[in-house]
Amino acid sequence: MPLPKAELHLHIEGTLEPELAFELAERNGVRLPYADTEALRGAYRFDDLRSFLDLYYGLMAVLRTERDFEDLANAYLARAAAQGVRHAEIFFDPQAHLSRGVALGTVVEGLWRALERSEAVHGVSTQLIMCFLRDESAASALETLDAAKPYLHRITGVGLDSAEVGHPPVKFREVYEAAAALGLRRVAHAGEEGPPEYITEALDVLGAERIDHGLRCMEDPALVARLVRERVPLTLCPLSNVRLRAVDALAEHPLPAMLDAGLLCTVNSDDPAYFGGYAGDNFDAVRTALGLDEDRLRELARNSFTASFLEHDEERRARYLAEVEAYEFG
Ligand SMILES: Nc1ncnc2[nH]cnc12
Ligand SMILES: [Zn+2]
Repeated sequence: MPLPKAELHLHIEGTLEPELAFELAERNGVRLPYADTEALRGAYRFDDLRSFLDLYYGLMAVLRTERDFEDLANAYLARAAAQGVRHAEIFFDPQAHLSRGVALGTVVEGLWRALERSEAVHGVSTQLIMCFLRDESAASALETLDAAKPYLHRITGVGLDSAEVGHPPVKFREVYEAAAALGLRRVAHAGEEGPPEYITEALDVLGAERIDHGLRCMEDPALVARLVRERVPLTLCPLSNVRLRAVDALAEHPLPAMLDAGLLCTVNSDDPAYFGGYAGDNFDAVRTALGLDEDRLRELARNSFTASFLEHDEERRARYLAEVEAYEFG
């Protein structure tokens, strides 16, 4: 039995495995510019975040109907459950679908068809976090938030993703203020490729409650001290960092130093279909490459539930935390 954990940094579109991509392409009459799944997998060699995003947005062409989004989410939830994920806070990128003529209702209701049965079918509780694409305009983000108003009962919070450098958090001040006024939780990608200042801005200007990645905080000791003091969770994605070359090799990942510094780190998969593994694979990889002991792994699992947005259900959080404490490593 794998270590119980929450997944807090997972782009549902990044769970589109080549086999499902080809199945959906066939179902929807979409022609993919790859001969087969092997050729598609062969294209998964990235120089940086931008080169990944180009492929990631391109492959979304196969996602067209509610059923496609339902199938996508079900496939993810089955894989996540098998790797010990008990709770998942799932990102989606509405603008990447709206721009292709796929309505927000199709995306949200399709995902919801899988999410509403997830506890019964997979034993995984879920939440949805709607992300704004930071390389699109602030006006587009505001329009997206407005379009989401009929679906807010399905959505826990907002996030900020896509190409980071040159798109500082401050660009989205107004939309985050509007999201907060609607009662939405707030997270933001910061310090993946962008500088430590973007992390500070995400906290101070956007009111971010968690920082997605946050890797580059380690360049600024005063920022590290603040993140420790304020217990700001960081949703790290080790295999993603290697594949997108934020770190040279897994053995050089700063996770151990971050834990030693007292940061509230969590381990997540980001875009598992592209980066070589799901949540449990990321745990296994850091255990092997970084020599994390059982106490550290248990700390990471505990942190994932501590950092989750389960305030409305503290009984559930306590139950998950008890599972972590009772877990016996094999
Ligand atoms: N790692 C990542 N960083 C920024 N935006 C993303 N969208 C999907 N994966 C992402
Ligand atoms: Zn991400």
